[in-house]
Amino acid sequence: MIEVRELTKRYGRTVAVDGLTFDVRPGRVTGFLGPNGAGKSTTMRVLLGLDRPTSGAALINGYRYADLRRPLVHVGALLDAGAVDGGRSALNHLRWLARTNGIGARRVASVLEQVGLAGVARSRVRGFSLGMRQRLGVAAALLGDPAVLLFDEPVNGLDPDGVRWIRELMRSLAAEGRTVLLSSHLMSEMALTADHLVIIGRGRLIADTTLHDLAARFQQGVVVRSPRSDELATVLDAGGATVTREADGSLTVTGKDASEIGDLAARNGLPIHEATPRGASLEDAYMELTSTSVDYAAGPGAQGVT
Ligand SMILES: Nc1ncnc2c1ncn2[C@@H]1O[C@H](COP(=O)(O)OP(=O)(O)OP(=O)(O)O)[C@@H](O)[C@H]1O
Repeated sequence: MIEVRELTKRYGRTVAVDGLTFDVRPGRVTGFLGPNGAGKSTTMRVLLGLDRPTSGAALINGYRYADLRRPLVHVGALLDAGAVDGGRSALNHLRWLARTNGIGARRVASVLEQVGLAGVARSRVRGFSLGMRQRLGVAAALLGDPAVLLFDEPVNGLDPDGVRWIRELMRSLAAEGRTVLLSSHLMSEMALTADHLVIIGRGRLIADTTLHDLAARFQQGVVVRSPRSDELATVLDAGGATVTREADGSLTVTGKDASEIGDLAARNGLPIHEATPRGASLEDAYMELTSTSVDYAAGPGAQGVT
């Protein structure tokens, strides 16, 4: 469990995090989403004791990081995969981490196996690809078998295999009942991995929601087709939905979702040939929510800006 309470972090005159409050619960992947500069990394750094809050608190299992006696046993993190001393082997790096956290050597072999680096354990990290470094970072995060895991933009720069591996790993860690916080500035990434979203902009909370509720909030009706659309419209209307008849014979229905429409139709013996929720994509929803929080919006001619 992660608790962020009224957290504020200032760097001189820059307010990186501004009165932020949210919880991250176990058993699901929580996406931590926001435009560049929103304050995600700062929040994670405070959670990990790498930065001190100006005010407020960021707690892991009820404790500030600095008060955890063997931190790796409580929380694992992947922040910057490049931060390992390149002259060391993967094995030595993990052994050193284990020793300083009171973790047995057997666990080192087990995490190397888990991340697929057992075969290169004795090679120097200097020669590792970005993907291998990410795997080593994940191994370090998993070393203490912690209940809480933080991943800051873990798929950046990975090839498709690596991306899929990270996604599946995060989902399986959550399925084991762990608390998993994953930061990204890409909604497309979250849509594939997260169950719950904490969205921030300019250091403030914008939304704390399930992916499902966010999609529902931006839904713009259900397109329904039936060979008996007039009767269906009457039934839906009587059931409290708002029905618009379209020129192509379809109905646009708001106020009921696709399954409620299907149930109502079935109860009245009316066939349905199509019921398609029509909504803004999650990406559109995210853009709309954060539109006032983006520091440098891409102009019409800008390309490749994320
Ligand atoms: N050490 C620092 N000194 C000064 N300003 C900082 C420092 N760290 C972060 N900031 C500023 O705080 C704000 C939040 O930055 P942060 O890196 O937390 O955002 P982010 O959401 O992680 O963005 P990104 O996706 O770009 O990493 C930015 O304006 C950034 O320039």
